Amino acid sequence: MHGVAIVGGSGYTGVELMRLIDAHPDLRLMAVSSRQYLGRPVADVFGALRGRVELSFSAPDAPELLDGVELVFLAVPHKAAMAAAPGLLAAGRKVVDLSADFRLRDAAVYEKWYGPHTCQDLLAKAVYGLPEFYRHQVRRAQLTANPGCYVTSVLVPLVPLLRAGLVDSQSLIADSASGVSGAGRGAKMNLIHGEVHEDFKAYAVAGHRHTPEMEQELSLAAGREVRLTFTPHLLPMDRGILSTIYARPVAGAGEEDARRCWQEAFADEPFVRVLPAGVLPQTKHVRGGNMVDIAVASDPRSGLLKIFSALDNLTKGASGQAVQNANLMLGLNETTGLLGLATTP
Ligand SMILES: NC(=O)C1=CN([C@@H]2O[C@H](COP(=O)(O)OP(=O)(O)OC[C@H]3O[C@@H](n4cnc5c(N)ncnc54)[C@H](OP(=O)(O)O)[C@@H]3O)[C@@H](O)[C@H]2O)C=CC1
Ligand SMILES: CC(=O)N[C@@H](CCC(=O)OP(=O)(O)O)C(=O)O
Repeated sequence: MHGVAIVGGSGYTGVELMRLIDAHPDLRLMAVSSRQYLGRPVADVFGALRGRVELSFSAPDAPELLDGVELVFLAVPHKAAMAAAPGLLAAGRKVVDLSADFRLRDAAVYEKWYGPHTCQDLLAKAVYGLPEFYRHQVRRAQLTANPGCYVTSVLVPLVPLLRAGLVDSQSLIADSASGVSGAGRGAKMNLIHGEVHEDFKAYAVAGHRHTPEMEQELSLAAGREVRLTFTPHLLPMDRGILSTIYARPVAGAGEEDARRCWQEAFADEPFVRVLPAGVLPQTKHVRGGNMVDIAVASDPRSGLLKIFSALDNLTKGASGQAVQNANLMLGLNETTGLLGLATTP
């Protein structure tokens, strides 16, 4: 058994982590923090965990967050993560950070999108935690930066195509739609039921903070600077992301080449499903599970490839991926505790 702790256990990704750790045979949750529920039993706040999680919420800096703990999940907003990570690392604990604080390799890019970064020395030490592309580095990491939810849905299908030179790297367009849990559990007027119910809209059209993260990783895959047009949308659902990506194939390439490229790249990947021709991803097929489903179709009229991906923002988009990374960092089988979780057949 490996002891783990969660800083930020009262948010959506923190609760999802508790669900996943409860189902995990080799992880034991030693402590979980919340300032707003300090001292209250977890089960009194999150009834689904009654009889499963016997802990009460601790303060974020309480000693029990370290006692018997090998790895700490930071399920807190950016900035709060960079305040906590250095101390945990100095105390010899491994860290999986679900926030954006260690995802961008260039501090100047981080500061442009997020403001000041107070521990820039850690940016070079952090490993980008998308196991499908960085598995070997994650195994050796002390600090893993879990990718953004939208970002995972865009990188999984596009990285292999760019690495293989099958699509133009300068004309990529991604439209993604996310359930409202993507915005966190904190009360926000624009996210109350009456505002989002039976509504569907784009947002952050002038620039979303996930765009530089996507461009960073797509550029590494393409071997040149990639420019991507990304537009997020808010879906009136609680969880799930569907991304529709438009890519211009290089001369002579088509949908079959893209599918073959994925079949080779993902042949041994437990959490990527390449759907057969004519089958498209749906959020309900990945709900609660750690899968990302991808599909491609040619548009003969425009000559573009239409690429689709679906994942659960709280699972493969956040906490499931965090457990996948923790498994690697702790020397466990990567899939432990993460198969068979999807809630809709
Ligand atoms: N929701 C999603 O789909 C995804 C989220 N992420 C990222 O994961 C992280 C957590 O997201 P999410 O669970 O949605 O967020 P929530 O807003 O739902 O929860 C945030 C949590 O952090 C705690 N917290 C807030 N500020 C501090 C602080 N200064 N010190 C200690 N604890 C703090 C809160 O608890 P309390 O105030 O009680 O202490 C709460 O438990 C964020 O960085 C988010 O961007 C990444 C991918 C997807
Ligand atoms: C629907 C919604 O609001 N989604 C969030 C992104 C999800 C997220 O948490 O992104 P990070 O992992 O980078 O923090 C947003 O657009 O800001």
